[in-house]
Amino acid sequence: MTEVAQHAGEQEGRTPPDTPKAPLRRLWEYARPHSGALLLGGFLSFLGGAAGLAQPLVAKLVIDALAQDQTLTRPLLLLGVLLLTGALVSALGAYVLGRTGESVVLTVRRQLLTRLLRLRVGAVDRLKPGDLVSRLTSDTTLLRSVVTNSLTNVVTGSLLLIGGVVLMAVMDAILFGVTMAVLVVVGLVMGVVLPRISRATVAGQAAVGEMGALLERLFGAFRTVKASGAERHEGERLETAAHTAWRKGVQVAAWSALSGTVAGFAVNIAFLAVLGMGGVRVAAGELEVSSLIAFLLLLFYLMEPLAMLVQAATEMQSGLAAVHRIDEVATLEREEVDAAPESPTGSNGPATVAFADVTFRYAPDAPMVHHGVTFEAPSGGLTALVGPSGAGKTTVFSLLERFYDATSGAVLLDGVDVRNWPLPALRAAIGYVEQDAPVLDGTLRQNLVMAAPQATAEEIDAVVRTARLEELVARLPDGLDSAIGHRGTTISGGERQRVAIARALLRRPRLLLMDEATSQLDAANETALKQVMLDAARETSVMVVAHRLSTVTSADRIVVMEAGRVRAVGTHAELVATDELYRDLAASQLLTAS
Ligand SMILES: Nc1ncnc2c1ncn2[C@@H]1O[C@H](COP(=O)(O)OP(=O)(O)OP(=O)(O)O)[C@@H](O)[C@H]1O
Repeated sequence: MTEVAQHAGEQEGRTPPDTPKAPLRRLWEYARPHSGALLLGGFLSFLGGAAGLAQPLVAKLVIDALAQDQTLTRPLLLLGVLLLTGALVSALGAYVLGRTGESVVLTVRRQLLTRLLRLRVGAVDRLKPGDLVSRLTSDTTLLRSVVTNSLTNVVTGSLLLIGGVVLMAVMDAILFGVTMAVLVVVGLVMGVVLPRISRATVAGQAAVGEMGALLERLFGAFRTVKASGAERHEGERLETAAHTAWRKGVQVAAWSALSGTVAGFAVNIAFLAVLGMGGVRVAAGELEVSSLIAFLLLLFYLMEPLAMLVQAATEMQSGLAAVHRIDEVATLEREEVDAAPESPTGSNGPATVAFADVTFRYAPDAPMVHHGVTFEAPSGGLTALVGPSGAGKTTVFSLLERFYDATSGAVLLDGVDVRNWPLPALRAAIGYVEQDAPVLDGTLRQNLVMAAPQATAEEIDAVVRTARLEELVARLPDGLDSAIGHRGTTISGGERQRVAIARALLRRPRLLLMDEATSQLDAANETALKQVMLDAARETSVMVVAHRLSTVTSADRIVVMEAGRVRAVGTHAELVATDELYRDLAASQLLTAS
């Protein structure tokens, strides 16, 4: 190990996951950057509501003026101004809150998108993409209604309710006592209902996520599903998930309806009780008629904040369930990509690779895949990795790219432990062509420049020539700007491989990793690919997981792997003479290795 590697301190490239937080606290974290606007919107809504609450008091003035034969102009004018200002202020408040709600959702979506892109490969291995999509779309949409309505409605509803209740207490203690008893009953019912709504929403959203995951599974292998006649079976699984989502949705609807009805019913009871009790007290001369009317009006106006509060509290449960699901993604382990992109060695030439007694398992409870892998690949030339299926060849590449970290031992690039490389610098030094050479939806040009957005036309032409893609470009109707279909379905397997190589080369890698396709390529494609690889090996270091005899015979050195260990290293001629496994693999054209 080099000095740099030995003296390197803390591991780069890994961000410890956020600790999961209580959904309400997390919701507040999302809302906090917008707290000014939320406060303004909430204040305006509150003012609007307060104007409504003041109406019974002004109505009392009107009644008193009538009773005392005084002029009605002032109280009526006051009532009109109150109505108009209340409506205007409420509308403005609703707009400010709605806008802020959208902004909060945008913040959450942006944060989630950045986090998703930075997730560690190991964390994504355990996730279902369809479920992730539903968390980003359906769950964040749920969050919007919570922030736009519930959060502020809970606050304004509570404030108005408290304000109204205080006014009632001031007006008449006995009638206030009757109202409070009814409100306590509402509170108790809500205490029972809300957790049920929360549980049903979590289960319902999980079922929607499951549907997304199943759809992604289905359309990811649509031809296989058709060819296997598996439509019915897949359809049944989707149907089950859809039905679960429906069942949970119905449960939420039932509990919400119950809570709304109880709240309405309770206010009606309070209304009747106050009317009865108040009537008796007016008859006994203990209460003025105007006070009773004002009290009843107050109760009537309190229905709105109470209904608001009940609805907001039930909606809040859905939102908090969504926050919980969003938080599950937000707290997954991420890569740190903000580190300085400079290479720790400052070298620009072809890179060296070394594995020093590397052991590795994909998960703490999974079996060991590498049992002390040790080999070195000097700067430049072609190094082939061969061995039976499952020997751990592709894993060598995953460890070099730092998709995962070695369990023990060290993986070194240019003599520096990959854990001590800033991730952007490490990945900029390496070009990786996966076995299935993924091509993304879009044009050929978009597929090439995704790895190097600043690439010039000359650089693109150069890699097109190196990857022997000129013929394809000439054949496509719009050349480089032709769409090549979802997953590159409109081009051949060999062409996909060469597009992937061209993309990797455009990054000017100091090390090119290539996982050879295991499927048979026609002779022309195979020769073209081999030539591309040899051309690249003249400029940079190339490591290839080889499944073809023609590749290994051209390699400068071959690393033979078996069951997570390096069995032998040498040239084709040396290994044919000394290694039995290699001889067998070579005899079977290495194709049995796939
Ligand atoms: N993401 C993963 N999670 C868990 N186990 C994995 C993962 N990827 C590979 N494995 C396991 O690790 C072992 C080595 O896999 P690897 O892909 O490195 O083998 P390989 O030599 O490249 O095989 P092949 O020639 O078939 O591609 C296999 O047993 C495989 O099942």
